[in-house]
Amino acid sequence: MSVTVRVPAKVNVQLAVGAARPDGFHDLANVFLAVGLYDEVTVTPSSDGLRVTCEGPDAAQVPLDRTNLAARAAEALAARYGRTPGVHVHIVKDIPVAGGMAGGSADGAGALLACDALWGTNAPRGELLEICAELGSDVPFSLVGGAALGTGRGERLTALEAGGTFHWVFAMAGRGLSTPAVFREFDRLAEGRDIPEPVASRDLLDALAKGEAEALAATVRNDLQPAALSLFPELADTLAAGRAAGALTGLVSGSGPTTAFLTRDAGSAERVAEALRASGTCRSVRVASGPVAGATVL
Ligand SMILES: C[C@](O)(CO)[C@H](O)COP(=O)(O)OP(=O)(O)OC[C@H]1O[C@@H](n2ccc(N)nc2=O)[C@H](O)[C@@H]1O
Ligand SMILES: Nc1ncnc2c1ncn2[C@@H]1O[C@H](COP(=O)(O)OP(=O)(O)OP(=O)(O)O)[C@@H](O)[C@H]1O
Repeated sequence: MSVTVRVPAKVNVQLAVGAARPDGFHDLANVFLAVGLYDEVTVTPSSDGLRVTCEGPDAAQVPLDRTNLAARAAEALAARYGRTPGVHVHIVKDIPVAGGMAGGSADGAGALLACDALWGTNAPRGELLEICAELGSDVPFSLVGGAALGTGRGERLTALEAGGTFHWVFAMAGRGLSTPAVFREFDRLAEGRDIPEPVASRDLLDALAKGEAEALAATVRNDLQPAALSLFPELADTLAAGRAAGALTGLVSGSGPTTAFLTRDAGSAERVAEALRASGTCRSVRVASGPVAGATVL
């Protein structure tokens, strides 16, 4: 017997970042949108204890030891329910690794939901969300999906209304960026400046609620973008290529280095994707739309 869970990637349509807190994290106003690029996590009972395997184009970059977020999720659920995590976790990875699209977080949320179903623990939703928040700031959103505002370090979620489907193009970069390194660069660039409290933009939330791509494009904002560009200057060429190809806007996704382009409709997304592939400014290109549902048992 085994259980498979499908989990989407995310793009941050607004990422407002406050000053560093005493615990090293940053308070955020993080407007998440789940998009249709998915990892699949399958759990099967195993007599040799906890084991992780991974397949997919980026599989070689995924750690298979206890640092894998899927392994940590299985251990965390087992610990709460006094079980041993005797499970084989297999990840079919389609979300870019270290790309700012919450791929590791998706696998953490997926493994948690899959083990909950496999073991019949039936943990209440609130408890699953608590475990997610312990695993990482983005993990709760991977569980719930859709569109949501994350506050605190991004783990406290309020569901948001999205009045339509948004069509995106994602350009994957030739190397990854480390999330802590990008936050450290944000701090370095912010030195000597007053950092305002992060707040969600009313205009952005309205555009999202109305499903209006042009209005959303006019309001998207990522405060980590200057830090990501500082560590990875070539991303400016990718952003320029996507905008020149007719995207409504382009921005760095989360801590990067994936760049995300919002387009008018599905046809426009295909044209922007083709132009980005031909531009030679990125490793690969994918089209995906959202919002989509969060972690789902198949
Ligand atoms: C950039 C985003 O992806 C936007 O959604 C998230 O804020 C990052 O979420 P994540 O990868 O789940 O991050 P975590 O695993 O919680 O934290 C990794 C590291 O990122 C930094 N970090 C993360 C979240 C946050 N609100 N402030 C931070 O400063 C910290 O250095 C932390 O040690
Ligand atoms: N299941 C996993 N899949 C991918 N990376 C993982 C996983 N578990 C742990 N990691 C580690 O986490 C690092 C970041 O990977 P991940 O793909 O989650 O980055 P990300 O998409 O930039 O994350 P975020 O958008 O949440 O900041 C990897 O370099 C890897 O060492």
